[in-house]
Amino acid sequence: MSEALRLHDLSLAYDTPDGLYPVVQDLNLDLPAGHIACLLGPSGCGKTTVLRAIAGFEPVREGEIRLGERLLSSTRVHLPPEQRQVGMMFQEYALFPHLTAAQNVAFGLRRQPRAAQRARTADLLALVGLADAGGRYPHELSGGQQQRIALARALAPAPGLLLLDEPFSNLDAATRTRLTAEVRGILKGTGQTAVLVSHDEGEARQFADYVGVMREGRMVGWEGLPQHS
Ligand SMILES: Nc1ncnc2c1ncn2[C@@H]1O[C@H](COP(=O)(O)OP(=O)(O)OP(=O)(O)O)[C@@H](O)[C@H]1O
Repeated sequence: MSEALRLHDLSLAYDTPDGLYPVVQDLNLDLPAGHIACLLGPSGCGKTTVLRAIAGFEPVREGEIRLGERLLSSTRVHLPPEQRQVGMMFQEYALFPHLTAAQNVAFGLRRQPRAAQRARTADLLALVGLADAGGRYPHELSGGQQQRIALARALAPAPGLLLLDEPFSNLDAATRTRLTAEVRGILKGTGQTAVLVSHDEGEARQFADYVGVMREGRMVGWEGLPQHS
C-alpha cells in the first residue's frame, strides 16, 4: 500500500578519511500518498544521497525519515533496507542477467507461495505491457523493455514507496520520452507514491506531481504542478 513520505530537517554526510563530509542540510519534504515527486538539481547536489538514505543505505546525521506512520531513520533509529518496504529502480540495480524476465519480477516475491508468485508476476508483466516476454532473458530485451521489467520487479512486492534514480538516462531520446510518460501512467494508475531523481527539468515536469529543486545539498524550491496534482 502506498504511503506518504516525510523528510524532516534531514542532514546527511559521508565519513571520509578527512572527517565528516556534509552533503545534505536541513532538507524538508512532504509527499502525500499516491503522488510523485522529482528531486531536480545539478550533478553532485546530493540527490542520490537522499534516495540512498530513504532506502536505508546511508545513516541520518540529523532529522527524520518517515513513511506513513513508520519512522524509518533518525539519529536513534535505522530500519534495515529490507524492512522499509521501499522499492528501487536504480541504474546500478540492473536486471539479473541469468534470470528470465519473469524470474526477475518474481525475485522480490520469494517468500510467497508459488501460485501467488506466478499470479502476481503475470499481473505485473501485463501492467508494464510485456505479458508475452516473461520467458526472455534480459539480453533478449531492448533497453526500454529492460527498464519496464525493472519497474515490474520493483513494484511486485507492493512497496509503500518507489525510488527511481535517473532510470531512463541510458536510453535514446525518443524511448526516454515515451517511457517517461508510460511509467508515469503506470504509477498513477496503481496510486504509487514515488520519488524520482533527475537533472533534466523537462523530464521532471513530465513525470512528477511535485518538483523539488536542490542546490548544494539544500532544497531551494518545492513546486506542485497543477496539471498533474
Ligand atoms: N561514498 C561517498 N563518500 C564520500 N563522498 C561521496 C560519496 N558519495 C557521494 N559523495 C559526494 O557527495 C556529493 C553528493 O553526491 P550525490 O551522488 O548525492 O549527488 P547527485 O546530485 O546525485 O549527483 P549525480 O546527478 O551526478 O548523480 C558529491 O559531492 C559526491 O562527490
